[in-house]
Order: sequence, then C-alpha cells, then structure tokens
Amino acid sequence: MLLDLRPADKPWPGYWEFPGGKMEAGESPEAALHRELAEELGITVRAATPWQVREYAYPERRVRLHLYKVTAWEGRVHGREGQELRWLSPAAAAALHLLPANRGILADLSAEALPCPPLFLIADPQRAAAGAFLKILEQSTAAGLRALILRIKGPLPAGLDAETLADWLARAKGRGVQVYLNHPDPLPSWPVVGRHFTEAQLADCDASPSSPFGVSCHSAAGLARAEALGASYALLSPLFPTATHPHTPALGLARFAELAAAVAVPVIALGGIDARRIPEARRAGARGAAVLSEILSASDPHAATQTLIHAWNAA
Ligand SMILES: Nc1nc2c([nH]c(=O)n2[C@@H]2O[C@H](COP(=O)(O)OP(=O)(O)OP(=O)(O)O)[C@@H](O)[C@H]2O)c(=O)[nH]1
Ligand SMILES: [Mg+2]
Repeated sequence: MLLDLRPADKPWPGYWEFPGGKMEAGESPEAALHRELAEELGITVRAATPWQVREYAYPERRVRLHLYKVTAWEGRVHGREGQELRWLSPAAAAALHLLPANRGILADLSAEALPCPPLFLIADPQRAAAGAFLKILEQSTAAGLRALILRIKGPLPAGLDAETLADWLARAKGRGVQVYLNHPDPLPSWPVVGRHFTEAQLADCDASPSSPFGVSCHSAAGLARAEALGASYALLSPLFPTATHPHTPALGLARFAELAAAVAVPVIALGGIDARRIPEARRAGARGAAVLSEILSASDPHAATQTLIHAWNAA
C-alpha cells in the first residue's frame, strides 16, 4: 500500500497517512477520492472498491474516513505536492509515525492476511494426553482450524518423533494450515510459515526476524515492540483468568480493548477463551482468538474446534 508524509504546512505535519483529503460540499466520497488522488498523486483512478468507514476523535476535530482500495489507475504515481511517498506492507508501515486513526486501519489490513478463521491453537505436546497429540491436530484441522502455534519447549515427548511430526506438518501445509513455530534453537527444518516469539525474546533481538512471525505479549511495551518489528500478529494474555495460571492477574475486557486499540498489529485474545467469551473478546477489539486446553483437553477436539469457529463467525 502507498503512504505519504504530511507536509509541514498542514495540520499533523510529519505523520504518515493514506493519500486523500477532505470532501467538498456536495461531493460524494468516490468523487473526492478521484479528485484528491489526481491532485496529490497525479493519477486517474480506474477501479476503487469501498473498504471501510471509520470514525476517529482527534483533540481538535472528529473525522469520518471513507477508505477505498484502489486497484487500477492510469498515470505514474508521484508526489505532486512535494510530499514523500512510500510503498509498504501493513506490517512494515506499523513502525512509522502514523496519524493516530491509522493504527486501527493498519491492524484491520494486517488482520485480512491472518489465517481464516483467525482461531489459533497453541499446540503444545506436553499439554495433550500421551500419544494423542497428532490425533488432536488432525481432528482440529479437519474441523477447519487453520492456525497453529507449535510450542516445543524441550525434547519431544515419548511417542512423538520429529520425522512423523514433520510429515504431518507438510500435509497440513498442503491443506492451507499456517504453522508458527515456537522452538528453542537450534531450529529443526520443519515446513512452517514462520516463528513465534515470547515478549522477552523480542526484547533481546536487535533486528526484525526475517520471516513472518508472531509474538506472545503481556504488556503495552511488548505490543509496541511487536508493532515496531513488524509482527504479523500479537497474542495478548491473559484476557480472562485461567486455571493454568491462577496467580497471573487477568487483563479484563476494558484493559484488553485499550491495549489492542493502541497498536497497528492485529491482537489475538488468549487466556480463558471459550465459545461463550469469544463474542466479548471480539467486541473488545480482538482480531482473533487463541486456545490451548479448550481443544487439547477436549473429549472431542473436532467438535470443540467447530464450536469455537462457529462462535467466532457468529460474533
Ligand atoms: N488523507 C488522510 N487523512 C487522514 C488519514 N487519517 C486521518 O485521520 N486523516 C484525517 O482526515 C483529514 C483529511 O484531511 P487532509 O489534510 O488530507 O485534507 P486535504 O488533503 O483536503 O488537505 P487540505 O484541505 O489541508 O489542503 C485530516 O483531519 C486528517 O487528520 C489518512 O490516512 N489520510
Ligand atoms: Mg490530503
């Protein structure tokens, strides 16, 4: 996508924004789009699809932004008002100094690239019954699960060998399952789309990871770091109290919503999530949900997955 730097003679100078501008009296949003992109970029729009309408309250004024995806144009894009332009992915753009309303817009854009449905299973073989791990993965993905965070903290448990796991991962990849690997170094060469890090691991690294990655966050600082490094998603936990971490205070819906709204990275709710609570998490700004025991400890992982997916889609 294309961003431009607001020039010194406009309000909010030095902030990055999407090209565009104010509608004139009597003008439709689409007509304003055509006029503004001609004025600012020197192009003639040939195809544009309405994408979303978003309101935002700045200290000095409220804005209603009509966002379009422009897919075809004529002319060479250039900054006709002398403004700097950059073509960037949403994750790369998240690190820029953005107009405040645009953080939520970028999070929505990045969320479009998440697995669909955005239901993540934190697949930890230590948390599954002995010998049942691959069967659970098989049943949950057969029920429509498309996102796995494979959490391997030490040697694989008895009965699960690395080769069988790698075979399963290759088959899952062929079915469109995206796997993010949370594994201590040295990394095995398993067919995964990217890696998953802890907040502490990201705090220590000095450059962005080279492949797509996600991160587990528990604080505003962790989310800000994930955003600055260009994470594809950030888990934020614990949203609700959980039996496995009884001494960790839960964020609660209000704090979760505040943290999620402040960043341009899509935030995934984790901690005490079940089908009943998925709608609340979604209303609080979660762009996905992550579970462990709801699926790993379910008597019927297939049915449990279906119930969670249905709750997400219905919310
Ligand atoms: N163009 C643009 N405006 C945005 C974005 N996000 C956002 O909050 N806005 C707000 O929407 C309004 C758009 O005004 P603008 O300054 O671009 O208007 P304009 O091109 O007609 O310029 P001018 O009337 O100052 O010459 C501003 O209040 C701006 O802060 C964005 O991504 N792009
Ligand atoms: Mg403008």
